[in-house]
Amino acid sequence: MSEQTVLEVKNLAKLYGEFQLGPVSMMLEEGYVYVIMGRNGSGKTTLFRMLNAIVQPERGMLEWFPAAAAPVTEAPSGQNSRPAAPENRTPASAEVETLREKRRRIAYMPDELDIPDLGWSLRDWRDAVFPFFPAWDDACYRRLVGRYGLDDRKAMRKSSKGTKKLAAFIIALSQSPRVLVLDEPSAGLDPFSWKMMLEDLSAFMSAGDKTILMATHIIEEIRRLGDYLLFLENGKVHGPFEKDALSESWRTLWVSELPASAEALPGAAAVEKGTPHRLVTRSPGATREALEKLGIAVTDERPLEWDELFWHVVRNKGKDM
Ligand SMILES: Nc1ncnc2c1ncn2[C@@H]1O[C@H](COP(=O)(O)OP(=O)(O)OP(=O)(O)O)[C@@H](O)[C@H]1O
Repeated sequence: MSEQTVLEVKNLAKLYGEFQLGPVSMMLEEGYVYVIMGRNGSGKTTLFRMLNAIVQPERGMLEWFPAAAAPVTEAPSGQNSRPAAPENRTPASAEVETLREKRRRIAYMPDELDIPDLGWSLRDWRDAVFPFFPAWDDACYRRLVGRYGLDDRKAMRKSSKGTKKLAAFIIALSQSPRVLVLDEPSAGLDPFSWKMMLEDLSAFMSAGDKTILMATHIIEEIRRLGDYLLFLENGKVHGPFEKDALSESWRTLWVSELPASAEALPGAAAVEKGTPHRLVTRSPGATREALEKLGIAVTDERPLEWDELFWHVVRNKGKDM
């Protein structure tokens, strides 16, 4: 664990009937964007809910900002808890206060927004939320409402999915968090809003002391934002893998002929016959060298697309990465 460790997770597990998430262990460092990829139902939302104290894990521990001053022995308390009255403070309540203080540095944008059916507008939502966040940035709130063209006085109940997502994004960024936890943040957005959201996320990261943990299925978001990738499959987490290193270590090679036992070539992960033949390798140097010895020329070479990489890493269960 370093000074810049933002989140430490050890053996975190949750059981829902037949489905088991975990045990998950991982460490996230400040200043990076961590992208979680996983198929539908692989457990991304469940993991995020545990990280945000909405769902209780069966076992394991998690700790946000573990290097911060006070000792922490339990999962963080809820985001909306009211600060304790000063006269009620005991050593235990001081610890709870530390947990609350840590929670205020994390903004969670869930996949499904559970907006109370109170006829609230975005402005009502803001009014309810900002007193809990001492670092609330109202200039940021107003700027984003204008930038995304929202009417923050309109009742949100009948708003589109995309509009609700934008509203949640504005609330999350206006908290001036150190960490953004985003569950499929751009689902339902139009291409213009999507482009602006990517710009805003890049701007958020530009100071160098912020961190994003996000789940997405969108390859372009992984390509543009991701520093590290985590792959979630059947409740198991593989990674984090440094994105560029991972991309470098896997390659597609095209060859005009295949040796008899192409699957046995060093690094070979998949072989597709065609014109030309296609070889997927997790060790491009070793595969090229072996082909060269056999007198087989590589006619083209390219990185794998992230979705194909995901498939291979999961099949390899994260080994040899
Ligand atoms: N409250 C719950 N009660 C029972 N089972 C649940 C509950 N929440 C999630 N599950 C189950 O846990 C598994 C993982 O669901 P989860 O929503 O975490 O997946 P996901 O990766 O976020 O999926 P998607 O990409 O479709 O959003 C699923 O089998 C789901 O049915």
